[in-house]
Amino acid sequence: MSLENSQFNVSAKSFDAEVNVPSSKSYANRAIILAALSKDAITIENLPLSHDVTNLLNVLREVGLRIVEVENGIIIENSFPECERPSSEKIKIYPGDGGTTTRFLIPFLAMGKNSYQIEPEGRMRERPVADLLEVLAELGASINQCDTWLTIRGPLSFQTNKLKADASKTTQHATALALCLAFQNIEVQPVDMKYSKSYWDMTMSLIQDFKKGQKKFYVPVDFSSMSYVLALGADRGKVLVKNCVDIDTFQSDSIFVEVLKNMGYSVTLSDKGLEVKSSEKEITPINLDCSNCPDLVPTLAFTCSRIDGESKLSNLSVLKYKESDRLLEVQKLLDLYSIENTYNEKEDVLHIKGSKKRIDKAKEIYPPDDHRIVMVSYLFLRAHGGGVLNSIHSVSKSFGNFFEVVEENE
Ligand SMILES: O=C(O)C1=C[C@@H](OP(=O)(O)O)[C@@H](O)[C@H](O)C1
Ligand SMILES: C=C(OP(=O)(O)O)C(=O)O
Repeated sequence: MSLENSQFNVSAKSFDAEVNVPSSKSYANRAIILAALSKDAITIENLPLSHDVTNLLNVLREVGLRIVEVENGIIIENSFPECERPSSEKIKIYPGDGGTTTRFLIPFLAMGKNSYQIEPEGRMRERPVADLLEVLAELGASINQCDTWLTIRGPLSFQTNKLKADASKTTQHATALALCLAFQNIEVQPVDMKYSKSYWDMTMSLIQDFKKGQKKFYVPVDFSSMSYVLALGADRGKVLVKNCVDIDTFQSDSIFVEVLKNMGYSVTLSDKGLEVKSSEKEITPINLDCSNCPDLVPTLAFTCSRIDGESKLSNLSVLKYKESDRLLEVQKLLDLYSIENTYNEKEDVLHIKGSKKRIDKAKEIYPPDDHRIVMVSYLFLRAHGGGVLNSIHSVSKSFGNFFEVVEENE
């Protein structure tokens, strides 16, 4: 199904499906960077249907990595910077709009000697990156802002085996440095890490696996992508996610499983998969600190909007640094469906007064180019009177077959 410039007609039907969801782009991109720096040939299986991942692989091929497709995965055979072909010209790099893709590539390319002109797309051009560039400049990288974003040229040199990275706006700077310097035995310390700590733990765990000599990696199922189908199952019937047989605690968004259970939905995890069903029981509102799971907030807001009572979601200020200002976009959706909501900026808490009532009037939604806002807009349309969804190409960032899965046309 081509998603380019197209719209999707969403109907307000129930959902009773057995599905598979994509694997984790966060895990995949970490494993790919480490594999591209490792002297050993590394196999990575079960890659997700995600543009953030295909963009990263395309850039790595461009800079000399030999990446062979094998059944259910890839082998990265050689390593960077040894594979770099000396060039007197600037080499243009197109990482797309991914935070991990772009931020991981910046220190990665600075490990080499060529000059790279990095040209990300969309909101990635505005998202925070200065703290990462500052560390790299101190390590000797030559960095220049240019019309098309920035150019970077290594190599890096190290006077110390410990580095600090500001993590107040994103953990991806610390992760990018830790991954790229893993084989130099440089310890990276995130400073002021208020959000997304589990992503940092995932980084540390993968680096340890590489250092222990592991040569084959299997990308686990993605709990962020899964949240949309679980929310749909809870609201509109039931769902069995066949490729989820355990909970990956390195993925902060896996907390959604516990949240749904605590709210009163029927949740069963077995070797057949993870099943979530609507419940006749009274469903309880939530009061959740979202600092560790920012990507889950749009789905949580939808789920809270669909039940009677007031929920509170706190520690959301980091949402403005994502592919759109997600707090603003979530509030727009709540307003569109007349769901009472207020954001207390001082306390950084969003109050949502949900209601089981359905609005049976079809609407048209024009979300920004942000996969999570597009997917959650789909949920709102389907829960109410259906309608038309725009910007649907954005789902390719993390969940390429989203529409096939939620429409049960897999
Ligand atoms: O490291 C990662 O894979 C990610 C970290 C989080 O970002 P921040 O660290 O910017 O909060 C998360 O929102 C993003 O989707 C993926
Ligand atoms: C914020 C996200 O990703 P990234 O930061 O890698 O662009 C996301 O997937 O929601």
